[in-house]
Amino acid sequence: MANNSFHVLRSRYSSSLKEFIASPRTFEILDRVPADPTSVPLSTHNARSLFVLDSSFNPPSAAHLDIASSALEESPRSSRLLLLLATQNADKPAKPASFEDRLLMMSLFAQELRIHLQSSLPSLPSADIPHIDIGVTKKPYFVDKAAAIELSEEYPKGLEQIHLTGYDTLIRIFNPKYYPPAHTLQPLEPFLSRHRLRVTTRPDDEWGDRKEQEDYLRNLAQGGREQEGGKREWAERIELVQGHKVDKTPVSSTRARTAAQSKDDKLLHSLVPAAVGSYIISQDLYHES
Ligand SMILES: Nc1ncnc2c1ncn2[C@@H]1O[C@H](COP(=O)(O)OP(=O)(O)OP(=O)(O)O)[C@@H](O)[C@H]1O
Ligand SMILES: NC(=O)c1ccc[n+]([C@@H]2O[C@H](COP(=O)(O)O)[C@@H](O)[C@H]2O)c1
Repeated sequence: MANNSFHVLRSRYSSSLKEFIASPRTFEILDRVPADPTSVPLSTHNARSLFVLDSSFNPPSAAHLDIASSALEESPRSSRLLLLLATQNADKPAKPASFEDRLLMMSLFAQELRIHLQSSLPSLPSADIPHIDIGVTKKPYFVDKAAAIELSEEYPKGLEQIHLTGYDTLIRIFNPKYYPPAHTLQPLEPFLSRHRLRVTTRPDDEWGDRKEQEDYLRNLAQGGREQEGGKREWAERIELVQGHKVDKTPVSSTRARTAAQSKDDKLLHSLVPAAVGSYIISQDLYHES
């Protein structure tokens, strides 16, 4: 995409973002990839599930691509993907890049993900490559994100959402500190009775080894969280899948920002999809992160 097209898209995202932020809406779809208005809407599509990848996309990383592609590859004909930019984080203050740049990188990410799916699923006709929606939410917690998506009526009523998260996020979803005033896990009930989590293990020393991550889920299944209001049957709605490392080092948006800041283009390109890397370099993002 040329600089001029970036400029046009950025301005479009900027005005729709402003409108969203000023509105009482808590979820909105700002773009679709492909953006073909004649393409089949989901209500007439045979999608059985909506994968949701919620992130700060700061920037979208190779891990995000891995998480999304591995999910879509399992049932490409019956799923759709929503890339959801969280404008408010449960813990972190907003950092560079701007939300407009992040939306632009999400759109590049979506295009690259579709190209990736075309080559990983060569027998899939191009018309069946999953469509990708680019949305925004003001809600920091998963229970509220899922409810906002349902309430928006953008998708058929009752469509099951499968939220794609990393293991570190699973731990935080199950931390009662986020659920005042009672500080129990009970608020998770509407979310986990209707929707699912597909959790990618983080092959990172910080999060323990694979066994430790599996034990966490086993503990929930065996009733280890009942005293806090955590139901054992929720474990059946959580799938753990294994994540990858790049050159034996963990992938994160933080590492990508640091690589961009230190102008280590080779490292940056190993941590983010190619089009995202080129955008970061061409726009000189993360200089001050
Ligand atoms: N390498 C990874 N392995 C597994 N899950 C990941 C990985 N990177 C990100 N995720 C998951 O993707 C989701 C969105 O990621 P997020 O935007 O927090 O990325 P991040 O790399 O952790 O960001 P940052 O480094 O800025 O904190 C989260 O649920 C997170 O757990
Ligand atoms: N209890 C929860 O639902 C909960 C807890 C922590 C983070 N989150 C969200 O998870 C997403 C990823 O968070 P980080 O970017 O901090 O890794 C963000 O949207 C954040 O707001 C949700």
